[in-house]
Order: sequence, then C-alpha cells, then structure tokens
Amino acid sequence: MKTKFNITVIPGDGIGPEVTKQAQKALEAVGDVYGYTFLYKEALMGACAIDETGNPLPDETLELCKESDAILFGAIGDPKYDNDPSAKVRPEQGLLKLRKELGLFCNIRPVKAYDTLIKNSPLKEEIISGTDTVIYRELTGGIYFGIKELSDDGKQAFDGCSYSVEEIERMAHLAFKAARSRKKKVTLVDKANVLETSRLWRKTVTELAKEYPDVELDFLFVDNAAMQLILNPKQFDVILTGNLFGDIISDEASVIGGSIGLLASASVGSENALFEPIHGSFPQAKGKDIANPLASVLSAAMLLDHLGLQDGARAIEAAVQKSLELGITTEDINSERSFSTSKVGDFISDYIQNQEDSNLNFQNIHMGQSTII
Ligand SMILES: NC(=O)c1ccc[n+]([C@@H]2O[C@H](COP(=O)([O-])OP(=O)(O)OC[C@H]3O[C@@H](n4cnc5c(N)ncnc54)[C@H](O)[C@@H]3O)[C@@H](O)[C@H]2O)c1
Ligand SMILES: CC(C)[C@H](C(=O)O)[C@@H](O)C(=O)O
Ligand SMILES: [Mg+2]
Repeated sequence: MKTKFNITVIPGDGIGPEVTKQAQKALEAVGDVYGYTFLYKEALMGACAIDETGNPLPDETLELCKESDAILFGAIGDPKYDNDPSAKVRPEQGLLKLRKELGLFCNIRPVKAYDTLIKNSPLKEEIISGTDTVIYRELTGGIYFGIKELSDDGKQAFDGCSYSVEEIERMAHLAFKAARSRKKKVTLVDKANVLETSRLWRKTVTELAKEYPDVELDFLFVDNAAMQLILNPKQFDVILTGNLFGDIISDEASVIGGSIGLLASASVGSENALFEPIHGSFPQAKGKDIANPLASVLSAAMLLDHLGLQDGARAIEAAVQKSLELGITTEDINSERSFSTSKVGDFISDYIQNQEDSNLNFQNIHMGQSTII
C-alpha cells in the first residue's frame, strides 16, 4: 500500500496561509499516528503570485499541481483587485484557470448542522437539527467560462453562459452515485423557467436518472431553493447544480453549519484533485490569527479520503468534533470565548496524536483553568 504522497500546497492570499498551516499540522499528526509521509511543495497563486511574477497562476504552480497526488489550497483574493473593476490581471483568474486546466469539473461541498453549534445558529433548532446535505457544484463551465465582452465605450458588458450535454452528464453521474451511498435523493437546482442552459440540465438529468431507478430526483428553481435551504434544509440530500448557483447557495448553506469557516470542499475530475475551504481570503482578518481554520482542516480530511486514507480522515473529523464540543473554536463560532487560529490548529493536531491525554488536558481548558494551548 502506498504510504508516501506528494502534496502541492497553495496557501494563497489573506487568511489562506494561516488556515492552510493548521490543515498541514493536522496532516502531519495523521502521518505520525498512521505511518504516512506527506511531501509538501509550496506554490504561488493569486494576488501573491501576481506580485511576485505578474501571473496569477505561474507555469511552475500548474506543473507542480499536475504532478502531485493532491492539492491543498487556502484562498486567493485581495481588496486591491476587488476594488478595481478595470484591473486586467486578477487573482481569481489563477484559481479559475487552475480548475479548468486540471479538469476539476465537480466541486463537492458537504453541509451539516453540528449538534454542538445549533444553539448559536440564527436559524431555529428544529429547522436545522439533523441537516446533512452535500452540494455538487459544476466547476469548469457555465457563465464563469463563457465569452466575456466589454464594449469599446465601456457602456455594455456581456457574460455568456453555455453548457453541453457531456458537461451535465459527467456531473450528474457523480451526484447520483453519491446519492446512492446517502439518502438516495438528488435535487437539481436550476432556473429552467428562464434559462435555456437550465432546460438542457433538466432534460439531460431526467434522462440520465433512468439509470438510477433507486434514486429519487426532484427539481427546484434556484430562487425557491435559496428559500427552502433556510426554511427546510432537511429535505435535501444531494443538491446538483451549475457553477454560479452552486457558488451562491453554498455560502448560504454555510449558515446552517454555524459558520462559513467550517465548510470544506473537494474539487475532482478525471486525474487531479484539489481541496479547499469554500470561503475566501477574508482580508479583514489577514495576519490576525483569528480566522477559523476548521474548513481547511476538514478539507484536509477530504484529501485523505481521496487518497484512500480513511483512518486519517476519520481522525481529523473526530478532532474537529471534539474541538466543537469543548468550545476550542475561533471567534466566528463563539465571540465571548475564543481561541486563536493557531491554538485551534494545535488542539486538532494534539488530539489526533494523543486522543486520551488531549481529552484530559483540554477538559481543563474547557473549564477555563488552563493555558495549555
Ligand atoms: N476559493 C477562494 O479562494 C475564494 C472564495 C471566495 C472568495 N474569494 C475572494 O476572497 C476575497 C474576499 O471575499 P469575500 O469577503 O466576499 O468572502 P470571504 O469568504 O473571504 O469572507 C466573507 C465573510 O465570511 C467570513 N469568513 C470567511 N472565512 C472565514 C474564516 N475562515 N473564519 C471566520 N470567518 C470567515 C467573514 O465574516 C468574512 O467577512 C475576494 O477577493 C474574493 O474574490 C476567494
Ligand atoms: C474566488 C471565486 C472565483 C470562487 C468561485 O466563485 O468559484 C469562490 O467564490 C469559490 O466559491 O470558490
Ligand atoms: Mg464562492
């Protein structure tokens, strides 16, 4: 069995480096306990890559990613580009190009309500308790990758949206297969009452569903789906949707989980795979050691699952569960009693390495009597 893995790490911008470091600490702890070796190579992407090379996705980064067993990515983005709509080179272009070049067409975003966090949620306990859904977001097509134009006088802009049957089918197969090992339901979220591309999604997915007679298929228009996610999230098992709708409803769905700082993701295709939190570079928190690292840590768990290292993945998830139970969390989870990004990362790695002892030590912390971490 393979025990050595090459991981390309792309910390990126803003809080990216801070949260990715905690995910690497978790991977190191898993390596120690279960006998795996992770060989990391760090690569530039985003605003930091533009600053250093003029290119948001340098060729070396792309090559490293292609050669590695998996990619761990933090976040990209910087206000200097967000606030300059006419910037010709943008950090986000790096991420979009990487997804496209590596063929990472399917982005998987699990959403669940953690029992220990439900009391903090702005949503009612009876509504979110027990929610366990996963968003299958198409990632390399749609309006993100259509023809873009700005008229010469700058007074008109155009973004084209296109989807092919092939792009829809490969996504739908993954969503139906996932549903088979879950609650056997796929909800296609689209805007088929208006958009031609959405009508192609409905037609194609309806046809393909015949191959999965054990899986229920239903449809929701995206505006209704946005509302249903808040009113009755338990109705969802696998949500299948296009690129833009998936982007929007997954940030919305993170409210159910308690914080966007908890939502991990995997982007997969035929060859490579990339693991990243769904959140962005949260520039306001850069360098402050306050960002929630758990989305990145849980992305590392998804990376381990992808590599077939299920023991390590479960160990990370158990450590995250414990940190939530003991309240060893950042300020987005509990502003009255919070721990720093790095302290949460220390707890996770310590718990993985030495569960019983950590349990005892951190019991004290829970009681507010110790400064062990
Ligand atoms: N995958 C990515 O790299 C990615 C994703 C989304 C946005 N972005 C980029 O990030 C930059 C900022 O975008 P934005 O402000 O719209 O989105 P964002 O996700 O960075 O932050 C939105 C809000 O979510 C919360 N948040 C995000 N991450 C958190 C964390 N780890 N812990 C605690 N709270 C967290 C904060 O309240 C923050 O104000 C932009 O440049 C954008 O393009 C990148
Ligand atoms: C940064 C941006 C291009 C990206 C997207 O829209 O896909 C982000 O919002 C995400 O969710 O990963
Ligand atoms: Mg997004």
